[in-house]
Amino acid sequence: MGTEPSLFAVKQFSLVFRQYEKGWQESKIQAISGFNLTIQKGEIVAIVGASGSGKSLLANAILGILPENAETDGEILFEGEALTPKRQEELRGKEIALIPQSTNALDPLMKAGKQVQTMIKGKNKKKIQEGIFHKVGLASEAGERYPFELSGGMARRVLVTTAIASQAKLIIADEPTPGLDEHSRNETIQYIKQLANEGKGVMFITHDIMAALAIADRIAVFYAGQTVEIANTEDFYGKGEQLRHPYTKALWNSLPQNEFKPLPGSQPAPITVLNGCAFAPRCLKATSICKQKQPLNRSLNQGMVRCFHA
Ligand SMILES: Nc1ncnc2c1ncn2[C@@H]1O[C@H](COP(=O)(O)OP(=O)(O)OP(=O)(O)O)[C@@H](O)[C@H]1O
Ligand code: NI
Repeated sequence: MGTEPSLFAVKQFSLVFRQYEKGWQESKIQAISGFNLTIQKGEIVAIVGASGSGKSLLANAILGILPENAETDGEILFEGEALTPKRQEELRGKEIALIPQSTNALDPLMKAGKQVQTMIKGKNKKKIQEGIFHKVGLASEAGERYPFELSGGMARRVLVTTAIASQAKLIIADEPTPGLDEHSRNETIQYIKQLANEGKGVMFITHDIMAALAIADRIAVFYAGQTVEIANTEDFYGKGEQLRHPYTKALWNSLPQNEFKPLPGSQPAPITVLNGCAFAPRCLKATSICKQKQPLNRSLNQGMVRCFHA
């Protein structure tokens, strides 16, 4: 013990888009900055945060499928080795699998069963695929259908089965539950939990905080392209007394089952150049330093926070 590297690690990762306006002026959009995270074997780390905070970009950066005008900095390590573009291509769909945000990712011209079979190595592909379908409650005949013949919930399950079939060690699930009814949602998160129980590392991107709390070991909270907090699942209770960052507390207290208290204002657009803390304009605790300086990541109560006042 101790010497084995983390399954997955991200160190000081940032992502900017360069855009040229009117052919001359170059503008930079800072989509992610100073991001740090590790995921161990068998661990589920949830990424929660507002729409447009950079979660899918992070997923795509790990898979090496970013748009051309994206520039990245920092390190992404898989089993202790840098994920170079060459390695990303080799490992994609094999050691690292994505459950994409949209069911449009299914090939419309290939039957569902066939698509899952392409992820399986070795012999007996059809038999293995049918076994996996059975495991997630998909009838064998669903394998004979084209994606347009599947319901939304079935298509989502097929996406989950592709990740199971891949034998990947790291699964990135980008919002696998929206649009599912309560029953299918619960089942889907249980499959994800099962993947972790089999020893896979999982990055679970979601808007559904209750789903994250149901299965994740740790929760990373994204705000305007930065992690403002990494909390343990047990820290989410009561009025959020144990939570470290004011944004996480506000997110928690805005849930219907808690105080249902909305957080006024909105996240700054990525184009905004920030001097101080990105959350300061909405933060009740903000003081003058928060508007002048960016807080750095620091450890607190077995988690991480980016706030001067935590
Ligand atoms: N190719 C691009 N060029 C410029 N900006 C982009 C590009 N792709 C994404 N962005 C911007 O980067 C930000 C982060 O987008 P991203 O899709 O990662 O958000 P997200 O957190 O996954 O949101 P959601 O929860 O809605 O899925 C957004 O503001 C988006 O407009
Ligand atoms: Ni997204």
